[in-house]
Amino acid sequence: MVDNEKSDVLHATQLVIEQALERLGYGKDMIELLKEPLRMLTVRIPVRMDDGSTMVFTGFRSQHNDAVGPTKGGVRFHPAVTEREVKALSIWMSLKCGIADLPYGGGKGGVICDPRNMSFGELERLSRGYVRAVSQIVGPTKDIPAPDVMTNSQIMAWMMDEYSRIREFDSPGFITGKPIVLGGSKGRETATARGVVIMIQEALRLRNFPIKDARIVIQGFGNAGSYLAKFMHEAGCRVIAISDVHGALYNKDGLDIPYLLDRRDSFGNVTNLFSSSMTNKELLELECEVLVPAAIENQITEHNAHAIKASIIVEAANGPTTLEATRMLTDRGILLIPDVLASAGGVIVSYFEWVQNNGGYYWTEQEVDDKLQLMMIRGFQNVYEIHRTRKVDMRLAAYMAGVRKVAEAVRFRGWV
Ligand SMILES: NC(=O)C1=CN([C@@H]2O[C@H](COP(=O)(O)OP(=O)(O)OC[C@H]3O[C@@H](n4cnc5c(N)ncnc54)[C@H](O)[C@@H]3O)[C@@H](O)[C@H]2O)C=CC1
Ligand SMILES: O=C(O)CCC(=O)C(=O)O
Repeated sequence: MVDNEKSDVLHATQLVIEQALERLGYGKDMIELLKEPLRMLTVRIPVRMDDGSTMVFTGFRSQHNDAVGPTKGGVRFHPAVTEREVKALSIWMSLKCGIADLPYGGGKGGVICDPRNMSFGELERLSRGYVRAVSQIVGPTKDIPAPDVMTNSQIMAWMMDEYSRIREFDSPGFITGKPIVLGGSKGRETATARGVVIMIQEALRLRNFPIKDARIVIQGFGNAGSYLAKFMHEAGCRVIAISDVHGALYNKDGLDIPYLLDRRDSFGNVTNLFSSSMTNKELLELECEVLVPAAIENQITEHNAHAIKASIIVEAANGPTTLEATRMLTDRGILLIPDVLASAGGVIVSYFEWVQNNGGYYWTEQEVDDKLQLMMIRGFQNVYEIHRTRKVDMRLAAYMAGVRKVAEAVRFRGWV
């Protein structure tokens, strides 16, 4: 296998989907159906830029499988988005929804762009253009978008507004992660990080390690990473290192997280304000109890897995660890809580938002957090039990837990 094939997230996902379905007793027909999305729409989005020129952006919406229910998943704005990545991300959404037992299949979207170099007006026109381009295949009962890398509640608001214009009625349940005044759910902004905190607590409990003594290292200081740093700091842990795309900050006694949160920008950049104390590569190799990759894919690979010193890795990011690295870490006894379980908090509270939009009745933040806690712990116990009884690594266990519901729904519908 060549190196870029190893880091091809779709290829890696397909390998584990195949293993999971085989272990569950399904045959080639089911594997053939579930290893690719049912639908993949590629769109071209012309956007009038502030200087009067027009730029044409490429976007995607992938719908992995809708046997269980409407598809669900975020939209990513990033220069490195690819069709294969979006396909893999949509498969991972099916697995997350399966593990959390949500009535959804997986979907995901992406646009190749760099919001850091775009004005507010250009971003609004791109967000609206994306919705116009995919409007035929999305909707509150078809496919429900949400935020992901470099998209946020403002972008969700523009997208909802555009969709409401196209469909000529107010459609709050078309998208989640909205501002609260537009029907957003309390607790959605912090949900991914809250879910990760619950996974860290469960993992430390398994390892009999007191949470207050834990040293935490977090790669990425955006929505997932920064709230996680805040919550772990508030829980009394030492967050000894954080990073963003520019570099990493380290202090063995614990960083001043409230100060860093105050200085970060809306894209999760903060280290550029300081002389970075280390690189992202060095951060991953720090001695600590819990390492949380919360940025992008393929950060822990066969090239650095041997150097990881954390005893627990909790994947807040989608796809941060390659399959070979998963094997190496598992062999070394490192407890890995895989992305499709660890980062499910976001979609769980998105589901709560959709339920609240459909019912027109809104919950308190405490209600949201309590329900999230129950679902995350149930997911963890289910995956851990499969890992223990079937003697498979945590990633394969999570895939088995996640794909089972989709496969059963496909069977009942008679598709395979
Ligand atoms: N926002 C959400 O609700 C959810 C996010 N996730 C996943 O969590 C990860 C992070 O997402 P968000 O926090 O929403 O994104 P974000 O756009 O808010 O923040 C991303 C952070 O990662 C940093 N980063 C980017 N490239 C990097 C690199 N090469 N090295 C180190 N840091 C880098 C950025 O500087 C920023 O601090 C992604 O994998 C995303 O798919 C998963 C579930 C839900
Ligand atoms: O909130 C959602 O619906 C999806 C979140 C997401 O894109 C993810 O978990 O990767």
